[in-house]
Amino acid sequence: MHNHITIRWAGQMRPCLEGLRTARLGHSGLSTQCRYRSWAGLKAQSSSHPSIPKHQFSSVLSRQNNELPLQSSDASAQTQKLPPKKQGPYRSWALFNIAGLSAVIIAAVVLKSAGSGNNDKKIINKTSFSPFTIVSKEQVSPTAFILSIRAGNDADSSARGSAQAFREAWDHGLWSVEIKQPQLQIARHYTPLPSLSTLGSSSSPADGNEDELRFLIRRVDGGEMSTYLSKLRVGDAVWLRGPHLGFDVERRLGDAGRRVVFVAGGTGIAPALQVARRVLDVGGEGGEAEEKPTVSILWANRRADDALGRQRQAGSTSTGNSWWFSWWQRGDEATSSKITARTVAETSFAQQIQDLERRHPGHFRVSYFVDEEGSFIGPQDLRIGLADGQDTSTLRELLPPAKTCAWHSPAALAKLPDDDDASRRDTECKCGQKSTQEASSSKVGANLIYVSGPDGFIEAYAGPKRWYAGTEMQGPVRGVLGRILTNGDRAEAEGNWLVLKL
Ligand SMILES: Cc1cc2nc3c(=O)[nH]c(=O)nc-3n(C[C@H](O)[C@H](O)[C@H](O)COP(=O)(O)OP(=O)(O)OC[C@H]3O[C@@H](n4cnc5c(N)ncnc54)[C@H](O)[C@@H]3O)c2cc1C
Repeated sequence: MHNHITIRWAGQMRPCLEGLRTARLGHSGLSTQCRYRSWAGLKAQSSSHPSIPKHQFSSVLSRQNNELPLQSSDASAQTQKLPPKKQGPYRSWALFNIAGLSAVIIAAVVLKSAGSGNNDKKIINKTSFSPFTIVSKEQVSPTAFILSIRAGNDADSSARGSAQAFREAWDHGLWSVEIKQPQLQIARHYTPLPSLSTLGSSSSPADGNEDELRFLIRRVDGGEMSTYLSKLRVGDAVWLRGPHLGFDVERRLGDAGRRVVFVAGGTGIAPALQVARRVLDVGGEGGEAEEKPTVSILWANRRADDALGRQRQAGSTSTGNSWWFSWWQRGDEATSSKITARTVAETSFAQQIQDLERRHPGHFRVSYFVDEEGSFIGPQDLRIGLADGQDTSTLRELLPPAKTCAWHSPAALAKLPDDDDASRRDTECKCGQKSTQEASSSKVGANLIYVSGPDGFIEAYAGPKRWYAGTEMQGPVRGVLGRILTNGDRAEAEGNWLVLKL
């Protein structure tokens, strides 16, 4: 989950927004060097391509004004050079009016197009950054906070436009946006958390403020962007670009996929909640409860304070407030009274996890692993996670996919250049084409394992992504999961698991 834009500055060059626009950061360690153009360069370009050559323009004028046919009775009429004709007051007045009118029309057209351009830019889009405002900031651990931002007020057309873009992204399921640091001109991806509007209700999310986004962000030591974001206050502006759509969870599960396992490190939990929302709240609507897929999250954090939503052991005397909370609260009174914080157990993020567990019993589970407590996600934990306490023989029910199926074949997935499944919407699933008998009698699909976290975390569990001809591919599955899934004796190896690296 690492990305990087490098902007190089030279002489009096302006920050290169164009480079930022064209750079698709992707979910990778891609480092994009900005292409820039100086204002001087632009000037030189325009003056070297005048629309009407100057010499032609002046000769046309001189012909009109100075060379007139002779107005005489002389039969041998000929042209001769005359002194410039004096213009009467009426003609000057008419010319003056025409010029004035033209100026007004041109100004109106320019203003109108500038106005609509500005409005368009305010609506979130993939090419330019649009302004949003921070509406709340909640510290949830010593290093992590939840930032909520909004596009504008409801009457604002830009807010409605952004809300529409977000609705489509939520409908897709897995997505992110880029946020930029305006001074350094760098941008990083962040994953919106599902809305809190469903807390305590069993209905599917009909998001309250649809132009509002929430992010779980961790301040990384020495991290340019996360440190910048951690210093922002309620009311400050942030600049967003996107949405960038990711893997299509519904399509990859198909009719037959029944399990989603998330191996998440730190803030890598955010996409897990997006997928849980898509699969359980939206996809599960109206279906039989037992037909709903299970979403099992194995969540690793370095510190206990970051294991949000973990239930305290029975008999624990802890109030849920750790040392950092009282320390942070004291500091906060002095700095910003607008940041809201509750106990560790009461953070909105913890409540969101507990709410999912309550609403989807047996279908949503988070298992916590904390480095400082000596618990790490090991091969055995992964096997249990893949089985999710159920009979592993059900995994064998899935049809093996066609080797070339872009949606369900691990071999095809390894060669995919990015995770934007929306861009391959028209690609057909080839699994059903293997044999008409199989196709008519069986459902097709895959069980999904997402691995989401910093680059090192992804490499350890699923192997690195691969670069080929300047493009980053998913690459084959290696690491701990590679070893488990290639062990042909085990049911999980036959369960048609697709490993998706985020
Ligand atoms: C699709 C996508 C979605 C993302 N969603 C989120 C999100 O919802 N919340 C969130 O907080 N981050 C998210 N990230 C990560 C985010 O984009 C940044 O990489 C992160 O905030 C660090 O950026 P930075 O500029 O502060 O650090 P940098 O200046 O880029 O890095 C500073 C140092 O920290 C290391 N580092 C970078 N990221 C991490 C990390 N996560 N853990 C440990 N060390 C790290 C780097 O290797 C480097 O040594 C996402 C990334 C991707 C690709």
